[in-house]
Amino acid sequence: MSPQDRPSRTTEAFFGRRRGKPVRPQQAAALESGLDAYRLDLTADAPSDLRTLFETEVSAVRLEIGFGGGEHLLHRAIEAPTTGFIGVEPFVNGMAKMMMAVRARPLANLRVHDDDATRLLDWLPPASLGGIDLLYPDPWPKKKHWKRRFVSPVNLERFARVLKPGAKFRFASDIDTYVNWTLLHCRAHGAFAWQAAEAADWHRPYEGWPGTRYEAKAIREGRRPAYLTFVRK
Ligand SMILES: C[S@@+](CC[C@H](N)C(=O)[O-])C[C@H]1O[C@@H](n2cnc3c(N)ncnc32)[C@H](O)[C@@H]1O
Repeated sequence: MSPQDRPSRTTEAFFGRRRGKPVRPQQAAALESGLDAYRLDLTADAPSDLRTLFETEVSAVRLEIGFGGGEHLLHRAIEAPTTGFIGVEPFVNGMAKMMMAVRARPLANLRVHDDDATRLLDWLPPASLGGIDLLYPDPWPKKKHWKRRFVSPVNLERFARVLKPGAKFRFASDIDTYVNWTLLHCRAHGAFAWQAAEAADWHRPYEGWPGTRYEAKAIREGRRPAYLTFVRK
């Protein structure tokens, strides 16, 4: 897709909260220095090879959208030091938590974006990512709000543009209507093949899965997570 064909920013809005509790002074300091070190500059053109964004040599680049407090992102970045990770989280308190963690344990294979993920997706070069994780996106359970969900035809087109052929899009949710919604939208889009050999695959966590904060809450409240994996054709 050429830049002029990309979905227009004027047609969409960010619906989530940006702030919760006040950020404590120590977190504010970590946020400021962390964003200086890890934040991507979207005012400059994206490099044609995303691997050059990282301080260390990486063989592939993966994206996590809406990382919350960063527990999963941190786990994956530590587990795979030769993979570059871009994490996106517009919620200030979540980003502050992540920046506290990387202050204690710096990561040369991490970069972040603290705004709407659609901006980052439109900045990335085509076929540049080795994977996208969308883990427990805001569920918008009421039918009148379904159109606010991150999975949509326009965002799947963004995913299809930036994923390399064979790369995975992983989607986890505890909200049945969102799981069905995602299956239907991916099927309708046509660029994604759902990878589930048998019904049980749907409820089997991903390899090395550390869980997420939101997932723990969902399980405590009696909801059953689903883990979908789609492959970019
Ligand atoms: C329900 S929380 C889940 C957080 C985390 N993935 C977890 O499982 O604990 C959804 C997160 O997505 C973020 N989010 C919502 N809309 C977003 C957008 N357009 N771009 C990036 N992140 C977004 C929210 O700020 C929130 O932190």
